[in-house]
Amino acid sequence: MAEIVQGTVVSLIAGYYDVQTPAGVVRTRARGVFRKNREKPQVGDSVQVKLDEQGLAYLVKILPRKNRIGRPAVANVDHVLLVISAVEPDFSTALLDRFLVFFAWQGVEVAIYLSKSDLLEKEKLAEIESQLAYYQKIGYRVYLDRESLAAELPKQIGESEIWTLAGQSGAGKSTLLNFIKEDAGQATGAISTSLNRGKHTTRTVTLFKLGEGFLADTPGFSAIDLTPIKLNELCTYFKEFKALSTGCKFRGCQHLHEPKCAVKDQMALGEIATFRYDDYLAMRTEIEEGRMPEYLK
Ligand SMILES: Nc1nc2c(ncn2[C@@H]2O[C@H](COP(=O)(O)OP(=O)(O)OP(=O)(O)O)[C@@H](O)[C@H]2O)c(=O)[nH]1
Ligand SMILES: [Zn+2]
Repeated sequence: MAEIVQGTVVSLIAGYYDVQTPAGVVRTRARGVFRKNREKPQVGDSVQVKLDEQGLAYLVKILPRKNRIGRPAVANVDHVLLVISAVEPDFSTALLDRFLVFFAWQGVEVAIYLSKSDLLEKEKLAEIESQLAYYQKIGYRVYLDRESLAAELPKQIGESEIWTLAGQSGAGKSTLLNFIKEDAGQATGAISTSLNRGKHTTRTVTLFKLGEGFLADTPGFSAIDLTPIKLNELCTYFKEFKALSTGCKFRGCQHLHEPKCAVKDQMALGEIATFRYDDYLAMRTEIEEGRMPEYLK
């Protein structure tokens, strides 16, 4: 009797798809039907696997995808662990806000990790930490050191959830991944250690088990483009603006020059950070002009 089980594609190896099922990882072949439909299973896909009498396993169905992000792409990403560095490259809320808006637009939750805090003197670090406290206040989980992150992360990754890293080039994504993997008692696989770090080489991606779900073992992506975002929806991707917008006089208030705007009122009272509002205006300009700022290219 053939049996059908459901699972998550955790890696692609030379035409085989490794699928994590409740009974363990099963190495499968994709059915020819995918080639015909030009469908290609991807890491992160939720799939059905058929096990036949000979013990052979076939990937027979891809369930609908929630999203597809990163390079190489991971499907069905639930959560991004955003690595933002204190220095090299310098911390900036403008940069942080770009990532937060981009992922909010993609419908993906974000947790923030501050890297390279060891390279900064106390006063400067305190300034960054006070800015990050604001992000914590508006609802983001923030980690200031990798030890607490490594201890907490497995508890945060829910049943079958897929997490991936993101952050600017050089922010410390690979360094963090290696630390987490060691901490989780997982050997760094041959694929990861032999990675060619050249800029335009394709990297493979594997999901490894962490907590109740998975973490992608490849540093996600660094460059983001906000220009496809609809201008009048931009403000809904700023968590605290969105929460306040029901208090604005006008529905669809863009929090610019409209009268009785709750966002501007709260900013005047110091409840909304002016740097967030400035970043919002800068992103509006970027979207209106349809191009990324020069310094980010
Ligand atoms: N002192 C210190 N150095 C760090 C830390 N995290 C990363 N680095 C260093 O920063 C440099 C860049 O780190 P990577 O982990 O390669 O950065 P990445 O985000 O993976 O970069 P890309 O692969 O270009 O996207 C390396 O030289 C690391 O050793 C940290 O927390 N403290
Ligand atoms: Zn408003």
